[in-house]
Amino acid sequence: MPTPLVVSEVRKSFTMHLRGGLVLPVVDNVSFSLKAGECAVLGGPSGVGKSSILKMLYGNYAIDAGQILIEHQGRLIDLASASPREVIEIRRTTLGYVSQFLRTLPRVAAIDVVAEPLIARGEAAATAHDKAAELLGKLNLPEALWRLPPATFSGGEQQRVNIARGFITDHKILLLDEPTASLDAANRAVVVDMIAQRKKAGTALLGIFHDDDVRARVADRIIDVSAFSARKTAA
Ligand SMILES: Nc1ncnc2c1ncn2[C@@H]1O[C@H](COP(=O)(O)OP(=O)(O)OP(=O)(O)O)[C@@H](O)[C@H]1O
Repeated sequence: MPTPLVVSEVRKSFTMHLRGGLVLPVVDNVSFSLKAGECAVLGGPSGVGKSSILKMLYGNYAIDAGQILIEHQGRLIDLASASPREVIEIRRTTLGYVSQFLRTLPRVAAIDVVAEPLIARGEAAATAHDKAAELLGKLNLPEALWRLPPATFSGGEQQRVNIARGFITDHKILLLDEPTASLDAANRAVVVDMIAQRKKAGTALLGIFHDDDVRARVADRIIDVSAFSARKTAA
């Protein structure tokens, strides 16, 4: 079974420059790997570092030590030491991320927000728009909204645009930060189904799900982030 993501002995602390350089250790010795076709879920209490780990794995947060090895086009690349250009390329083709909140751009229609990652991979605009429409339909976003910019959409509508954008490409690794938090039961079930389909297609998924029911339905295993808590050793 291919292992597209290996996290090895990662350490992260935050330095509060406006607080006299106060250092807040968060996680230490984070080590796990992710296999193709599985969905692992980060578990542990609030504030333990789950979102921080996802942000490190996407390259949004720098790390203090360790390696984040990503299989990218047949090569293993350490995201922690990759150049910004390599990080952009890895995100374009290998590593996807559904953040908790959609970042909207003024005047960009929902359907274009969704289609954009596929067009960036070289897909024809018409094909990308067809796929975007299919996903927005599946996620029950009213068609009247597709041509509008999502800035004024409800929380759940924005979240569905974000999910469609994250799922439109066939990235081999997909990070999910509470993708169902603002959704009703019917749309949560759609997302659970979309995750199951991606598992079958061989995607490696890593997510945070606070909803017990969703977590039980998608998780092949739970990675307990408390085991990596830097505070228990720093205290
Ligand atoms: N940018 C930041 N600067 C400083 N501290 C941060 C930053 N991001 C997170 N933290 C701190 O790191 C710790 C872990 O936060 P994180 O959001 O990763 O936890 P979590 O497990 O995802 O929590 P929750 O389940 O409540 O979302 C918290 O104590 C938080 O205050």
